Amino acid sequence: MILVINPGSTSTKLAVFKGTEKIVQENIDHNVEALSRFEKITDQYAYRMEAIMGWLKANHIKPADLIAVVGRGGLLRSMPSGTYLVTEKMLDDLRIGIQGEHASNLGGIIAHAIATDQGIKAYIVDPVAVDEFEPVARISGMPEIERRSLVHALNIRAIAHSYAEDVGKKIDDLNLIVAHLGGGISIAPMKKGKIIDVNNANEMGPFSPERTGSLPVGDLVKMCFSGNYTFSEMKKKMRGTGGLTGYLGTNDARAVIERIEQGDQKAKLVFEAMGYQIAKEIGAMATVLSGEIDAIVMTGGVAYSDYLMAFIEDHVSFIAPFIVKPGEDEMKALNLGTLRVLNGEDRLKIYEEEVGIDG
Ligand SMILES: Nc1ncnc2c1ncn2[C@@H]1O[C@H](COP(=O)(O)OP(=O)(O)OP(=O)(O)O)[C@@H](O)[C@H]1O
Ligand SMILES: CCCC(=O)O
Repeated sequence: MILVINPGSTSTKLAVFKGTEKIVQENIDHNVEALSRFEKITDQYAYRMEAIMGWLKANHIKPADLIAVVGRGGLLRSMPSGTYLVTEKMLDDLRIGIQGEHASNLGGIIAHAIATDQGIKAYIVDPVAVDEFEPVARISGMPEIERRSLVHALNIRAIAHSYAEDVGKKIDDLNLIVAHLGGGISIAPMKKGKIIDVNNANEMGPFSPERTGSLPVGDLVKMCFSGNYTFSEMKKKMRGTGGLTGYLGTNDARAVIERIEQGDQKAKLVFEAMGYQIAKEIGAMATVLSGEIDAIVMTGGVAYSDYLMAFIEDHVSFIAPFIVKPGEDEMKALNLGTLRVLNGEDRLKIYEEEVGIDG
């Protein structure tokens, strides 16, 4: 059995798989007050560990029956995609939050502790720090600022594998544009399995249910220096209350669709504008692949919207076949990434070697 651990900001998702079969999955909600006692994310280690061990016991899962533990990888150094062994240097980087504090930093740390107790191995799969940019993609236009790869890599690669399986190929044989449409939006050109560019959902590309994406830069600079907003207020506007939330007061695409069905013209305009920006970004990423594209694959929660999918398909189907695989299943993706290395289908990666640091 494989134990999958996915720590989020207010909950820890847990699942146990036997091969590809999900035996049990649960989302353990943590008391927000209890979490707020901890200054740093890593200070929550003992608290979350106790909850996880209690959950295993309650579900009659013996740690001794596990063959591997996989955790959601965190904000590590920029790294190639794949499944990684949790190593000492990776643990150091997760503990200090080398690219920032994030609940998922605890995934590898907790997985490693449980695995070590059982004499088995711990893994992480495709963290948001996956960076396979070609050099030209890093140039922003201002020498002080570099374009950075932060990406919904876990779901994007899982969906690419799933599409490849559907057509009897490997992701290394395909050129795809995969669009993850969740709370944030990542549009990724995948060249023979590598994510060679992406918009960076926190800062660029289309607006999303709760983020602004790219903005007219002159007006943004003026707003920042207007004296009306603090740094953290502006950050929140970009990453929490932007996009659909800013215009319509909700980050729930289903609520927006209901409003459109009731004749709300503003909701229609804004929702279609999101589709328009997504289509434009897909068009831009088609040029990254020089037009040699096997399929455009749409995924994430918002891809459940037939209305939006039809709108986008209308704009981009001239580029390549348009495929919709809605939703996401991070727990399944983490398990499959682990199985791929255990079955010898993928090479197990070592963090120190891949990011070029001494072990
Ligand atoms: N059936 C549906 N039709 C339309 N939109 C939907 C549907 N189900 C979920 N969504 C929308 O999907 C969005 C959330 O997607 P998802 O769950 O993939 O993102 P997340 O995990 O919250 O964020 P992220 O992917 O950025 O980490 C919300 O706007 C939600 O309203
Ligand atoms: C930046 C992409 C990852 C995320 O928003 O979780």
